[in-house]
Amino acid sequence: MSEAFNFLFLPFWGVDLQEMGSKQNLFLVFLMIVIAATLVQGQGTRVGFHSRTCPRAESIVRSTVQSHFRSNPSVAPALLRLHFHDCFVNGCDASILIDGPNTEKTAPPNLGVRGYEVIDDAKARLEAECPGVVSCADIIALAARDSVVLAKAPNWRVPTGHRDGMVSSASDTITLVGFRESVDSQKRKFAAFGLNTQDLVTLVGKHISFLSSSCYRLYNFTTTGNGADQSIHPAFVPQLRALCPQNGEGTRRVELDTGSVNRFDASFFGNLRNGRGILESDQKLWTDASSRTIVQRYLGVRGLRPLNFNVEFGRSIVKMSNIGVKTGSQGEIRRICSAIN
Ligand code: HEM
Ligand SMILES: [Ca+2]
Repeated sequence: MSEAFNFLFLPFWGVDLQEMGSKQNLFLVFLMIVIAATLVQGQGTRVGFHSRTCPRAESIVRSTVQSHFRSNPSVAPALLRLHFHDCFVNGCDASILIDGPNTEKTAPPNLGVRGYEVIDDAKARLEAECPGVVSCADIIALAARDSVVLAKAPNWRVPTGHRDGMVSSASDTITLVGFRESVDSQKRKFAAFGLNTQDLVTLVGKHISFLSSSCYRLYNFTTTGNGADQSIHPAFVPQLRALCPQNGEGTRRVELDTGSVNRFDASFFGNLRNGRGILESDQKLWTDASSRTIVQRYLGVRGLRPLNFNVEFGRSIVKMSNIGVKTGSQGEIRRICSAIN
């Protein structure tokens, strides 16, 4: 072992491990591991990355999110979704924030994404406090956590130290998942980013949807029965149709609270079991055996190992927030979030 490391020590300190006792050898090997771990950590994201360079970074983001939330609580779900839509296109690098023709922001899957003004506001406050230190990608990740916490959910520790990307192209958004996609395709797209079926089911578990994006499931969806998507519970169909009349105004946005828009719990999974999932892609998670098992574990079905939604959500989102991280000399720290420096 010591011989293997000898070449590393010689150039630095002229130390020949052969000439030293085994205790010192062990100490040197330990020292090397510590140095290597520090170097590796410096290259990645970590909790508290800004604790020395901008100690108030996290509290500035938190108070910004809080002040927007007070005047408009719907920024909370918007910021969570913004984080997802950023991470799934070129990694969590704030590429979604760039303004301009044919940027990600302009692509159809991102048209309903909101909350940009909160990120811009936090960035302005951070630049005033410690210019050029906190990336827009870090702000998105922190704001997503803070907004979930405002919805009375558990906290998680956000790894920071992301750098901002320098590319934003509408055509790259094909890696996002559409709300009509099959479970296989949803799984494939998540797996491409190292996220498994449990991460998929868990992360959509805080899905809030507006009926306007699902009205198509209610009329002429099939030629059999009531014409509605068969995966919707038949007793639920008239309720939904009342909110979404055929040939009614297509732009109507009815926020559908089938349980807990403002609470953070597992009621979403009960909705899937009862055929009350609003998005087609969500309801499909009940038809696939492997995703259904995970839904059932959240519901505490007997005979299955239970899962705690609050614990797992934090775990999965930290995995998500490390997708395609840019660190070290990659990317940049943007001065304003909507434009590359
Ligand atoms: C299978 C992948 C996903 C699909 C197909 C999908 C689809 C959608 C759609 C279509 C909407 C808009 C609903 C509407 O306005 O009517 C939406 C909203 C939302 N999504 Fe997803 N989503 C997915 C994954 C995720 C993930 C992973 C998260 C969280 C990390 C998330 C969080 C949200 C939130 C919080 C909203 C509400 C946003 C707001 O109020 O502005 N989604 N999603
Ligand atoms: Ca991105």
